[in-house]
Amino acid sequence: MELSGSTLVHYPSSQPQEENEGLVFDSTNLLQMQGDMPKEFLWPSGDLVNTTQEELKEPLVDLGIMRNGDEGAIANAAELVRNACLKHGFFQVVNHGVDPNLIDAAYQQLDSIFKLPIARKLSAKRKPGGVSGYSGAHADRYSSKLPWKETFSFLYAHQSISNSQIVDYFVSVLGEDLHYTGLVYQKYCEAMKELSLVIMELLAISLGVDREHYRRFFQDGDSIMRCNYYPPCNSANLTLGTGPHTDPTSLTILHQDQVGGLEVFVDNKWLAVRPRSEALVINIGDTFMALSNGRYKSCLHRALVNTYKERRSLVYFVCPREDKVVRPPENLLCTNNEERKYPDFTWSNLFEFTQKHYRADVTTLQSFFQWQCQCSSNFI
Ligand SMILES: C=C1C[C@]23C[C@H]1CC[C@H]2[C@]1(C)CCC[C@@](C)(C(=O)O)[C@H]1[C@@H]3C(=O)O
Ligand SMILES: O=C(O)CCC(=O)C(=O)O
Ligand SMILES: [Fe+2]
Repeated sequence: MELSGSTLVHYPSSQPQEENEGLVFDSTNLLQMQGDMPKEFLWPSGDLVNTTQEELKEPLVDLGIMRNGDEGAIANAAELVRNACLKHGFFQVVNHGVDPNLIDAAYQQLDSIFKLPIARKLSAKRKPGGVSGYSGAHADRYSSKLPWKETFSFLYAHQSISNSQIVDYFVSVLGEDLHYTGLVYQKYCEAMKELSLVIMELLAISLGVDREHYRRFFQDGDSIMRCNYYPPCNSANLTLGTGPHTDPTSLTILHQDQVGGLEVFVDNKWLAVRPRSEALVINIGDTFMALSNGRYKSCLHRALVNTYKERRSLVYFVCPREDKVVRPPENLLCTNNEERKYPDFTWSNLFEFTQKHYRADVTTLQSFFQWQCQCSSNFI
């Protein structure tokens, strides 16, 4: 069943994209497109509004304190994180421990992926209902408000018995010549996982729950890694690289290049997140908002494109194991005698909702709960 407000267009998955009447977009023909932009890429003016040139005043949190055990400094960092997450759910971390050479290597491999011939990229095309693989403007999924971007996404199991899951994926879908690319992202995802568990500990401290609680919840998770490539666009003011949305996932660890374009909607204004090459942008997703019983905010954000320069971002979406039941820790509720804000759900069900039934946007979680009620009432 598909919900209104977001029409999914499924081209027959058995047919390669070029055999469908569907649109095929990649950075080469997106760039060659002169004159009027295809109507599929036009976004409503309400999504395009550019209220201010202001920047978000998110805290810069030095994560070195989590390694040197200075409990006073940890308490201070937890307070910075708490204030940001109560308001908009964004903060940046420095001294995060991820090798800058690994981040540079990840960008180099991102460029090599998107420079592949379109036929190679389409041979690794995302399959309907899944997240892994290549996507050109999501043109196989949606028929309007197409994002001006190409993406390449893949899963990363935190506790895989194999230490080559990412290498194996790259070689299987793109061939042996992408073996090194797989190695780089294998190392990148391992680093992201370790960092995510440190941040989970800081989030637990900031919420006053057992500091191991979220670490335990996510240690056997199945996260999503996504490479975003945003070509320059002649009509950049009429489209978006990524439309307004909250991340349905738990925690997002994003590195953006120096071009800029990530914006967060706070106090009725779109505020720019300043690119900092030495930092990683962290934001709360819908699932962690539920795990905090709604205290921490999963905030609306978007990515602009521009007329003069490509933009790239490396995005790691932290997710629990799919069958984990999402519910806030007991002591979060009983300390303030709080009512539950959201019903129990599994990440598997929310993930499937975003991949098969609904385009994640500004009301994903509410639409998901409505959908679950409708589904269950259909079976009564
Ligand atoms: C679970 C996910 C769905 C999306 C990738 C991850 C987390 C963010 C989601 C997304 C980026 C939100 C905006 C819409 C979307 C379709 C996109 O522009 O890519 C979303 C991703 C997706 O469904 O592929
Ligand atoms: O590329 C960016 O800066 C943001 C992308 C994003 O929000 C996403 O992929 O969920
Ligand atoms: Fe996002």
